[in-house]
Amino acid sequence: MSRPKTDEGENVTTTTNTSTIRTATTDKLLEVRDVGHVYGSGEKAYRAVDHLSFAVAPGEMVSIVGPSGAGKTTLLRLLSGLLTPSEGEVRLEDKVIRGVPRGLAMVFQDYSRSLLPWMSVEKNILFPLNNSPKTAADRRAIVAESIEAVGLGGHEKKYPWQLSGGMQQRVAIARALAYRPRVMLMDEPFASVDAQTRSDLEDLVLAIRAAYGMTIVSVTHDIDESVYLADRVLVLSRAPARLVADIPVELPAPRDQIATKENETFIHIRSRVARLVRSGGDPLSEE
Ligand SMILES: Nc1ncnc2c1ncn2[C@@H]1O[C@H](COP(=O)(O)OP(=O)(O)OP(=O)(O)O)[C@@H](O)[C@H]1O
Repeated sequence: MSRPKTDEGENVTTTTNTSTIRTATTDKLLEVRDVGHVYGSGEKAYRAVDHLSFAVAPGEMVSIVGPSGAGKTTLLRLLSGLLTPSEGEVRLEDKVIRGVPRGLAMVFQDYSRSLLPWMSVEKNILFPLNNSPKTAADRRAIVAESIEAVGLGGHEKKYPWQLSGGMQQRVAIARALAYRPRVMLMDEPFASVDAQTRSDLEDLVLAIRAAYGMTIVSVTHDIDESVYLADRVLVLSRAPARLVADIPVELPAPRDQIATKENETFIHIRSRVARLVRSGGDPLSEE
């Protein structure tokens, strides 16, 4: 759901009554301000992230790519509040994140460890909701809706070990969705499933995003996926991670696994991202 921009560089949102609301391009739901991170101290100090700044607007889908070991997971941990940056700050809705804030949900690569094996599909989704929404009936309704949204209707009473890997990752996505997060963070979410399931899950994320207007930040090693899913691809350098490119992806919606990947713009962006990642983020690779 990238917003069209005016010549003046403003984002434009059109409301249902045809009036137009103009918001500045500084429409920041999540903001990374000059963030650096160093693991350890003294001689063992290791700088994983360096002077990183970017923002994510409401409803945007942003992919983050970079060479292996660049610091992508570190960045996601900083965004989620699991790690406190050594320098700079991360803001969600203009509030500095200290610890894991309400309003963020994470989907991890390893679904087998993120689901509770002794709980059914519906209980896995219900459990983290605690008392929000307030009534049990509302919580049950939101769980049922989320299960339908990920295409798992009829599997509510099953246990994770009775489901395929792709279905388990659908449960993890439903759990994040039920929470109605302000931002969904995904760390290599489809790296552990086969190619066909991966494509299906990518399309599921696009469908959910279209239906719920979700803001999503996804870290991936898969360059095709980074471009296919996103409104913007952020490319990180070799460690310590710096931002080397912020590439808008202007491709028609809805995206399609075959037609989108045949599109010349897609091919061009994918090649550009691949060159940057292979070179470790050397801008000269673009020449
Ligand atoms: N807890 C830690 N203590 C010390 N160093 C760490 C820690 N976690 C990560 N690192 C180091 O920080 C660097 C970045 O790691 P990170 O896992 O963020 O990279 P990544 O881009 O996600 O890697 P990959 O592409 O392999 O998934 C690596 O050199 C890693 O060894």
